[in-house]
Amino acid sequence: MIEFRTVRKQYDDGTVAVRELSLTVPAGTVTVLVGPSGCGKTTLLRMVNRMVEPSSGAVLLDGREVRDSDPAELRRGIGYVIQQAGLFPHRTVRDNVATVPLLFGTSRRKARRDAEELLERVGLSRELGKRYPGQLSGGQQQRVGVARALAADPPVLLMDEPFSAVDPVVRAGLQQELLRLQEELGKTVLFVTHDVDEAIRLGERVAVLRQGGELAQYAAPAELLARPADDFVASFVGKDRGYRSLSFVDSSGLEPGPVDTVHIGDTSADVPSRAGWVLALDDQDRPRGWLPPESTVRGRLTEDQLVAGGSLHTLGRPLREALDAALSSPTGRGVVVDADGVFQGVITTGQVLELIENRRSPVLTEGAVQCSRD
Ligand SMILES: Nc1ncnc2c1ncn2[C@@H]1O[C@H](COP(=O)(O)OP(=O)(O)OP(=O)(O)O)[C@@H](O)[C@H]1O
Repeated sequence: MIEFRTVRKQYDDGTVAVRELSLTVPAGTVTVLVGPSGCGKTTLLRMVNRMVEPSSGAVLLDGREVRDSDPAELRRGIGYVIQQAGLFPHRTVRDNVATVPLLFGTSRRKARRDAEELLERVGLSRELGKRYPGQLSGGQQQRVGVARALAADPPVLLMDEPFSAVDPVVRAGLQQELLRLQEELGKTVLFVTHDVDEAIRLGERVAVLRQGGELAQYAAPAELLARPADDFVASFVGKDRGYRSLSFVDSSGLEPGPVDTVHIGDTSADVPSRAGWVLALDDQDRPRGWLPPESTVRGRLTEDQLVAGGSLHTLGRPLREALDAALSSPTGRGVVVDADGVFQGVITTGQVLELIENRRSPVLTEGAVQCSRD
């Protein structure tokens, strides 16, 4: 557990970066610090590993004041990941990952072997270990940065805008990877971002900071969306928070209905005679696309005769995904699959909206009220 007790940081030039701020970061969770540029996020984060000393107040790690620890010793238990990974350009990827273990006397052989295992853990192949950082993509470098921070198996991980230098698609992959890793490792993660979507996606709890280093609100993401503490938080979390709050409500109760289907490889004789959209499945009943109304199959049905489908909704996943599946489908009907990707049925936007109405979850209700006021 990390505790900030009325910490303040005033830099030598008089800038107050953090103002009497108290916050408790529970052990084994991902906690996110979010806020506009210059609101003191990095300053706060660096107080944990003593890269910044508070002007007053105290920072405690597992009940012990960090100022009583030797900085080098303290940092052995704290992984640190920064934007653009901060890798050593003239060391191989494998040696970058092995930096800290080597520093603390692990044999070269073991450190390299462990490094290769870690590379796999963060979704990279062992082979990449022989390259230099400049020979990797931005997203791969970020993964190496995470692997390096994990190399000493620290219980605490500080991450400062680690994914902000990569494009949105790579970024989403890295976020997903972090959540998967965290499920496996259960570290205490303190994560800094200025992107509220990232904060909401990753944080079990989110601390919103405002200019001048004040804590505006500290809450679980769903709570933040439903009950922003004030106008600053409301505008910072965004106008579409009612819609975003659908990310926190699962789709149980949504009953997929039937639709006509064909299989790849079928002939026109197999296509249902009614004129309408027909869903094409592969030999394992996984959706491949839609056959438009009144189209005739040329020879055997192949994928190039299909219209691409929208996003898929996996049973039990959030309502936001269900709504997106319905909205993005060329047929107006969202395709529902099970965890193995096997087709279960289709849903309409109307069905999803009806479920939202019926649920009347406090999050959704308040989110909706707030949105209409906006
Ligand atoms: N070494 C320093 N000396 C003086 N002022 C500093 C120093 N480091 C940071 N600051 C100032 O402290 C304030 C908070 O900076 P900090 O980097 O903690 O903010 P941040 O929220 O992480 O910003 P960003 O999102 O832009 O990285 C800013 O006004 C910044 O200019």
